[in-house]
Amino acid sequence: MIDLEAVKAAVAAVAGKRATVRLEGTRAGIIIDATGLDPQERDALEATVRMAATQPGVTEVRIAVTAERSTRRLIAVASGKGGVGKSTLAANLAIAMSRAGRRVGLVDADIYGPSQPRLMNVEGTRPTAKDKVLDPVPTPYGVPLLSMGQLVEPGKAIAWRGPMAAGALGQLVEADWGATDTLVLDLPPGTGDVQLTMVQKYRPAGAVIVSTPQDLALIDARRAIDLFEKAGIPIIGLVENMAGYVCPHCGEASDPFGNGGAEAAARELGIPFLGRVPLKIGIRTASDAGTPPAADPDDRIFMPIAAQVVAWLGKL
Ligand SMILES: Nc1ncnc2c1ncn2[C@@H]1O[C@H](COP(=O)(O)OP(=O)(O)OP(=O)(O)O)[C@@H](O)[C@H]1O
Repeated sequence: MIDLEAVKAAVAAVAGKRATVRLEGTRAGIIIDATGLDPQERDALEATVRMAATQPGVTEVRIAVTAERSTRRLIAVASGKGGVGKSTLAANLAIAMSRAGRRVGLVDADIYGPSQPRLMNVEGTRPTAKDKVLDPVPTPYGVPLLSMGQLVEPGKAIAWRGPMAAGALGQLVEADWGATDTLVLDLPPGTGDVQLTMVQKYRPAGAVIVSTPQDLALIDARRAIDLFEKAGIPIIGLVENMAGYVCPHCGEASDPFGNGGAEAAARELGIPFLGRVPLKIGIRTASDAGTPPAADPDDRIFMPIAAQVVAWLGKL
């Protein structure tokens, strides 16, 4: 008598959710999803699955390997100016989308101040490369990362011009992302040539624009929207960051920069409003400590925003 559960457990231990197991008499039939694996990885996985499935009583192991065509989507996170929380949103959006079931990677293309290694708690790490193809760095949050900051000497300023920056970004985007189906791209702030080149060259599926409630930032957000529209990239929606201040002592929310400006602006511009992220000291301290709030199972701020982006992707 073959113990189907034992066969399933042994296969799951080496292949995770990539393999499904059926028994036909004493034969084990296994389907492996090899999406995103290169040929060597696929062969290695097939061999280990075959060994794992060879349990007492199993007379034959039949393996079928399938792979979806890779349709990796790039989501650009952009802002018209610096300091509005674009990197914070990109990190948390990536984590929240991963928690919502996408296989997400994070590309930090912010040449002026790459901050993702710190936010994702992998500061000081450098990616390895195989045949000049970079291997993304794993992070504690299940979202592998590649950052412009990992390509230069620590502490050195990056003074790249457009073509160089776009070339370096190519290395990050065209890295060995394996089974990753979604790449969140943290773009440099602003709407200059560097951004336009990046957008035109790597054609994100859509863009999320981050803005603060101040009028000035919204003017900048309009410029960012314009950049994507010029390049024919759809806008997924606008996120308002630092919206309302939550007092760390009494928990009371107030609106030092006014209320509802971003939502009204989104309506006026005919783009979806994805939600607001409050100005909260806890968000800054968590970011500085490399523990993004979206990784907290109780997160109610970033998950609803991520759910809308995941739903948007699902319709493509
Ligand atoms: N909602 C928030 N509440 C509190 N602090 C925040 C919030 N959003 C961002 N911050 C803090 O504001 C600072 C700037 O945020 P962040 O680096 O994400 O902005 P950015 O737009 O990516 O800036 P840059 O132009 O430097 O790339 C960081 O210290 C961050 O922790």
